[in-house]
Amino acid sequence: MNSIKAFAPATVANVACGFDIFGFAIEEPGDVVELRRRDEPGIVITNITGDEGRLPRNPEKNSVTGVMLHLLKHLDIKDFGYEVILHKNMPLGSGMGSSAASAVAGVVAMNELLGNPLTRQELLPFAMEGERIASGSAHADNVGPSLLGGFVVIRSYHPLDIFTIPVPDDLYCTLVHPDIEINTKDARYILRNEVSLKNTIAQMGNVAGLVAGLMKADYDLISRSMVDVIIEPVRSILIPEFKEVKTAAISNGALGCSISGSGPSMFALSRGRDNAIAAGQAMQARFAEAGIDSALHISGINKGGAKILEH
Ligand SMILES: Nc1ncnc2c1ncn2[C@@H]1O[C@H](COP(=O)(O)OP(=O)(O)O)[C@@H](O)[C@H]1O
Ligand SMILES: N[C@@H](CCOP(=O)(O)O)C(=O)O
Repeated sequence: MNSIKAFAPATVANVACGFDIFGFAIEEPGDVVELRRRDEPGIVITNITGDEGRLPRNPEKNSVTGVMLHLLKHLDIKDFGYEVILHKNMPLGSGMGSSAASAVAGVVAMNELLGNPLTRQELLPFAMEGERIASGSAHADNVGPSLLGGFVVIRSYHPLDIFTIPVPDDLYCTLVHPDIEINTKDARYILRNEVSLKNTIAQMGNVAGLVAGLMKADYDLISRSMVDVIIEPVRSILIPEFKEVKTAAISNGALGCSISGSGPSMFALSRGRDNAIAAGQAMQARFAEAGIDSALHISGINKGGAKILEH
């Protein structure tokens, strides 16, 4: 086998109350990586489509190849060289796990080309290094679900303890990306380091409620638990019309609505596809009233995560 094509989906991280510990993947969009062996040693990025020339071509600085370098070093593989083409199918600084999708597609493609020496779970720390390259923080709430699929919970980072929980089949995600850019690095920098006991108690209740609501398919509990008293109040000031868009989603049938990842995308969860579409159209209309273009994605929860497209 000398060439591989892999796909890794966009993700919604945090899911309201679960900063750095909750995330799920959606079906589309996702990044696609083509990886080929070549005779000369080293990794080269030969082409990137869809980035308008903005992403680093230096393999150490791009999340798609940075993770491959970590994996090759770990496996002590020096015999071959590799060329990489990245099809960037989502905007940068989107809150849709853009850097993570590239990292996951990269690490999954390289592992497949090498005959799958590592399991998906074992690839996770390598994919997390892609997030360190992109934002300076190796969080797992985008790469985890993009790699594994499903609704992911990160119980602990040290040691890494990550698992997926079942979600109701009729749960749909609305993801609206307004035409604005926010870098995760900046959106992390503005967060406070101290959290009050009152807010910690409220957040813990919602985290427990959301996990239980998803596992029991209790839509009212899911709805009551999609509340973030710690991160959303700080970050929402970066998103124009945040309050109005959130209200539009909830008053048009969504169970809840919050920031996707570090923004500017906003997501909502709904019972049934029709409610997800109605919420999305209302969210877009509210952004449009403020003169902001947006893109809408409606999806169930992607249970499979990254996949190989071609050998
Ligand atoms: N393959 C990649 N895809 C997207 N962003 C990348 C990639 N490689 C490096 N980056 C850098 O990561 C940053 C975007 O990532 P991030 O701020 O986490 O946004 P997002 O929320 O869309 O993942 C940009 O500075 C970008 O240059
Ligand atoms: N938990 C992270 C998630 C960042 O997601 P992204 O899609 O904006 O990269 C954070 O909130 O900083």
